[in-house]
Amino acid sequence: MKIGFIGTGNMATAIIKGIVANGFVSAEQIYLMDIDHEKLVSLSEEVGANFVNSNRSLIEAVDFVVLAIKPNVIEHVLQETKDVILTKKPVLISIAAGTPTDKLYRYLDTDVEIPIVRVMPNVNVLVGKGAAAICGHDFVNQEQLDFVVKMFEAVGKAWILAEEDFSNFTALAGSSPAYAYLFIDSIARAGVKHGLPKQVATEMAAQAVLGSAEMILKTGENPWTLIDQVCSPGGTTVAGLLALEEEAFISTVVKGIDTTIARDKELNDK
Ligand SMILES: NC(=O)C1=CN([C@@H]2O[C@H](COP(=O)(O)OP(=O)(O)OC[C@H]3O[C@@H](n4cnc5c(N)ncnc54)[C@H](OP(=O)(O)O)[C@@H]3O)[C@@H](O)[C@H]2O)C=CC1
Ligand SMILES: O=C(O)[C@@H]1CCC=N1
Repeated sequence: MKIGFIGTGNMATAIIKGIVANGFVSAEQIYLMDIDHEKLVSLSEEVGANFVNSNRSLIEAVDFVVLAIKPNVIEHVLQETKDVILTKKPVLISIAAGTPTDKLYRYLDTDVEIPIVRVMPNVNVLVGKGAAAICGHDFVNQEQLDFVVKMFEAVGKAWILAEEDFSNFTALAGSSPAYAYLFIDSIARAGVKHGLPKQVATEMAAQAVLGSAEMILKTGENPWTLIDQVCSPGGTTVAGLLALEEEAFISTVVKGIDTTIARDKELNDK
C-alpha cells in the first residue's frame, strides 16, 4: 500500500516518523506534498520518503491520502483535486479537527462513492504512544477501515468511535497533550523557582507524570485511590493537593476541556 500525505507539518511529521520507525510501512511507500517546498524536501530527505510537486500528482500516486492540513484549507484542496479523486478513488483520511465526514463529502460535491475516514490522532504518535479515534463515512469498506486502524495502532492506541463523540475525544486526547506538557512544565518551573536547573527539573517532572499515567493504565486503579496512596497523613502531598484545590484545580482543568469541546463544535458548524 502507498500512503500519501498532503501537508507535512507537525502532525504529518509525527505520524510518518512513527509509522516508519515502527515498520508499519517503509519510507518508500510514503509520498509527500506540501506547499512549503523547503519543509517538504527536508522531511522527505530526513525520513527517506518520496515527494511530489502537486496534490494532484500525490493522489495519482497512492492508495490512501492523509489530509494533514488545517481545517480551513481542506475545502480548497478537495476542490482543486476533485477530478483526480473521482477517477482514482483513493481512501481519504482526514485528521482535521472540527471537520465531520459529511462535510468532507459535501466539499467534493459528487455522488461518486469516495471512501472517507476521519481520524483524530495526537502528536504522541511520534513516540509510539499516540491516541487516535477513528470513524468511517458511508462508502468505507471493512478492509479500508482495518488498514487505518492498524496504521494508528502501530503508533499507539486506536478506538473506533461514533462521530458524534469526536469533539469530546479531540479535547480529551487530541488537544490534551498540550495541557499535559503545560502541567509538566509548570512543575518544572516550580523546580527552577526552588533552585533546580530547568532541564533536570523537566526530566524529573516528565518521568513522574509518565509513571503516573502508566500506574493508572496498568493497575486499572481509580485515580483517587492512587491519590490517597500518595497522600501520607499529615504529609507533604495532602498539603500541596489542598493548595491546588484552593485555586480550583479540577474546575480549571474541566473548564479548559469544556472550552476545547466548544471550539471543536464551533468549527463543525462553520
Ligand atoms: N497538531 C496536532 O497536535 C494535531 C493536529 N490535528 C489536525 O491536523 C491537521 C494539521 O495540523 P498540523 O500538522 O498541526 O498543521 P501544520 O500547519 O503544522 O501543517 C500543515 C501543513 O500543510 C501545509 N499546507 C497548507 N496548505 C496546503 C495545501 N494547499 N497543499 C499542501 N500543503 C498545504 C502547510 O504549509 P504552510 O505552513 O505554509 O501553510 C503546513 O506545512 C489540522 O487539521 C489539525 O486540526 C489533529 C490532531 C492533533
Ligand atoms: O489545536 C488543534 O486544533 C489541533 C486539533 C487537536 C490538536 N491540535
